[in-house]
Amino acid sequence: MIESTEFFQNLNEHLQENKAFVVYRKPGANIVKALLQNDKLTYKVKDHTESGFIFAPFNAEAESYLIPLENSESFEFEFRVEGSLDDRSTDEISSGVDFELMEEDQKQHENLVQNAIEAIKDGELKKVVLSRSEKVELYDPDAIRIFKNLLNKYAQAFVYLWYHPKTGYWLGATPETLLNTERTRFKTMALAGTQLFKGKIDVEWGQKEVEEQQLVTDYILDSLKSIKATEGISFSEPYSTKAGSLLHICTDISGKLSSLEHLNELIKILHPTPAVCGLPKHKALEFILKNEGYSREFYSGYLGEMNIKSESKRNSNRRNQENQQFSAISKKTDLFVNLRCMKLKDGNARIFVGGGVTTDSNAADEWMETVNKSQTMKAVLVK
Ligand SMILES: C=C(O[C@@H]1C=C(C(=O)O)C=C[C@H]1O)C(=O)O
Repeated sequence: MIESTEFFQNLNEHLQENKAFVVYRKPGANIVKALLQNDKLTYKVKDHTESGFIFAPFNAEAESYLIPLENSESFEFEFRVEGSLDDRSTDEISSGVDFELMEEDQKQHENLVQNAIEAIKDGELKKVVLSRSEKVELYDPDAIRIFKNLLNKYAQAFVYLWYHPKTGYWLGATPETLLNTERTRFKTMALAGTQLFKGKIDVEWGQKEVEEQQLVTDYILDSLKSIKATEGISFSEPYSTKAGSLLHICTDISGKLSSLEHLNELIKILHPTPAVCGLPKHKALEFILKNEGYSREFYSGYLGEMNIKSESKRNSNRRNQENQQFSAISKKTDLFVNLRCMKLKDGNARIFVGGGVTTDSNAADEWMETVNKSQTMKAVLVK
């Protein structure tokens, strides 16, 4: 374990060499981890048997990047949170906004949503998640400073700073787990439905939000049960969960894989879920690619540790054996959906935001939902 100041100095030197790296902290953890790639090669993921940190785009057909464990140096350090950033200061960001451009964006997004509502009413689709991106000029484009703001502000999110010469800088604070596995046990979640947090977590949800989240749960459960690779699937009651200044509905889902060899199959089933794409999956994807009018790139893709070996001490409880300790090597995977994220480029941040559209959606409300979601990133761009 090293000191955080020492680590950030190392990272600055690494940056000068234009080599890939990732720094991240898992939800609720106080240890920050990092992988700094040793060489300048580009590593891609073939079948999810690789070990390292994966950065995968929304488009499941496109390339996923990897920082391999064996070609990088690992660091861990404790980051002492310096008190929460003040939400009021996001006004400083809004003061630089061109309101005519905003109006254009609003019209465009509301039209997109309206077209989707009509397609849903025509029976083509059940749900589609529609997104947009928003450019914000940075008063200070220092990615490390922004990352420290993320660490300070979002203790319960998966926060990260990723850099690769092929993808550029990405940062985010996502509330959504795609998949976590330890040995053959796995966990995932169905997360959907959004409202502003107004001081209490235990809130009432409207019918639109309850139904749209249930669609995600049902889809994940049905797909997991439909493959031979899984068994013993169970799930929680839906509950409200806080993500920055927002609330969502979440259902925890868990089960067992018949063997770790099925990790690839499981990821392919889960990504993209109807939380970021829609239902039926292929129709929704077609609608998104045809109508969104921009490329999501890595937004609503996934990222995280893949096949990381960890050693755990376990007690053998067999009666006729001595109660001895033995070490067991297991492999862990911790993947998150890349939401509440942005890309830094040429002194600007491009923030990506979206929301689920169903037959009960209202275009103006969907616009406001994306405005509210954009605050998660805007809040860390302040001085
Ligand atoms: C698509 C996003 O979020 C997803 C969509 C949600 C919704 O439609 O209510 C809620 C949480 C996420 O699953 C986003 O943050 O951009």
